[in-house]
Amino acid sequence: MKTRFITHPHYMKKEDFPPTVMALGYFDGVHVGHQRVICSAVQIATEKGYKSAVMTFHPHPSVVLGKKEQHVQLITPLKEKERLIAQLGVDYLYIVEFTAEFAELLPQQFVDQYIIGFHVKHVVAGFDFTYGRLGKGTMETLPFHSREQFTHTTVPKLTRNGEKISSTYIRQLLKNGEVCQLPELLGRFYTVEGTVISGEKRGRTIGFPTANIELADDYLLPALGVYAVKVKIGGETFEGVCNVGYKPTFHDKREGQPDIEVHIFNFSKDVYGEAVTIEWHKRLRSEQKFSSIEQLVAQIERDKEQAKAYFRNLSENTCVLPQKDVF
Ligand SMILES: Cc1cc2nc3c(=O)[nH]c(=O)nc-3n(C[C@H](O)[C@H](O)[C@H](O)COP(=O)(O)O)c2cc1C
Ligand SMILES: Nc1ncnc2c1ncn2[C@@H]1O[C@H](COP(=O)(O)OP(=O)(O)OP(=O)(O)O)[C@@H](O)[C@H]1O
Repeated sequence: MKTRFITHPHYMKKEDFPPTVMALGYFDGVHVGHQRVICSAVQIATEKGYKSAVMTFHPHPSVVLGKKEQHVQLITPLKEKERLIAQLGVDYLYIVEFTAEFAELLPQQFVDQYIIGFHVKHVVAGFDFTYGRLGKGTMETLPFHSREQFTHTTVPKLTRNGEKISSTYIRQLLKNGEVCQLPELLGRFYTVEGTVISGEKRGRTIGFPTANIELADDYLLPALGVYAVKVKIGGETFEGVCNVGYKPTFHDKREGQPDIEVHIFNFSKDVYGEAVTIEWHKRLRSEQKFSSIEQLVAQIERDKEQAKAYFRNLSENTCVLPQKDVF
C-alpha cells in the first residue's frame, strides 16, 4: 500500500492520481464496520479494474473543531491504522490533514477537490458518512454533488445487540475495561505497543517481577485494573497478568499517567528497552489498596491462577466477564 499525506489546500491535478474506488471515513479502530466498508471498496475496485483507496483524516476532527476534548486518545493511532488498512489489501491510503480551514469546505467543494479532484470513480462509505461544513453532505446528497463523475455504494449499518458498531462504542467499552467484548467488534483482540522501561524495581523483591511498559503512541488505555494479557516480545508470545494503575498500596497520590506493568508467566529474561505488544484479553478486577505486601502478593497469586484458567479455556472460546460487583 502506498501512503500519501495531503495538506489542505492541495494543488494536485486529477491526473496525478490513478482512477480509484475509494472508501471514506476516519476509521479509528478499523473495526468490523470499517472493515466492511474498506473491503467493499477493494472488491468493487477489483470488479471494475481500478485501484482501491482509503481516504482518512488526521488529526481527529474533534481535536480541531474543539467539540469535546482537545486531545483524543485513539484506539488505533495513525501508524497502526495504516498497518491494519494495508492488511485489507488497499492500494492507496490518502491521509488528509484535517484543519479548521478544511472543515469549512462546503459539501460541493469537498467533493470537487477531494473526490472528483482525486480521480475517484466510485465512492464507498457507511450509511451515516457525512462531508463538508457542519457535516451537511450525506450519502443522500452525494449523487447530486458527484456531477456524474463517480458512482457510489452505501454500506448499511452493522450492529451488535442492536447497537451500531462504532469507534465511540468501542472507546466506551475500553473506558469500562470491557476488553473481553472487543474481539467481536474489532475482529481481533485490542492491542497496544510500547517499550519496556525500568520501574521502581520492587516487583522482583516481592516475587512478582514485572515489565513496566511505556506506550509508543497515544493509545486509549483500558480502565484501571488488572487484566489477563498476552505479550509479544521479540517474535514470541507469552501469557501474563497486567496492572494498569497507580499502585495505591505504595502511593497515596495518583500522579500523571497510570503505570502499565506486566508479570509474564515463566519468563526471566532481561527485556529492558525491547518493543512489546500487549494484547488485552480479560479484566480480572479493580486495583486495590492492600494493608500489607503479603495481601497484595496473595491477590496477585490469585490473579495469576485466574488468568491461567482463562487461557486454558481460550481455545474453547470462553470469555466470561466478571460479575458486575467486581468492578
Ligand atoms: C497482576 C498485578 C496486580 C496488581 N495489583 C495491584 C493492586 O491491586 N494494588 C496495588 O497497589 N498494586 C498492584 N500491583 C502493582 C504492584 O504493587 C507492583 O507490581 C509492585 O509494586 C512492583 O512495582 P515495580 O515493578 O514498579 O517495582 C499489581 C501488579 C500486578 C502485576
Ligand atoms: N457499523 C457500521 N456499519 C456500516 N458502516 C459503518 C459503521 N461504522 C462506521 N461505518 C462507516 O465507516 C466509515 C468510517 O466511519 P467513522 O470513522 O465515522 O466511524 P464510526 O465507527 O462511525 O465512528 P464514530 O463513533 O466516531 O462515529 C464511514 O463511512 C462510516 O459511515
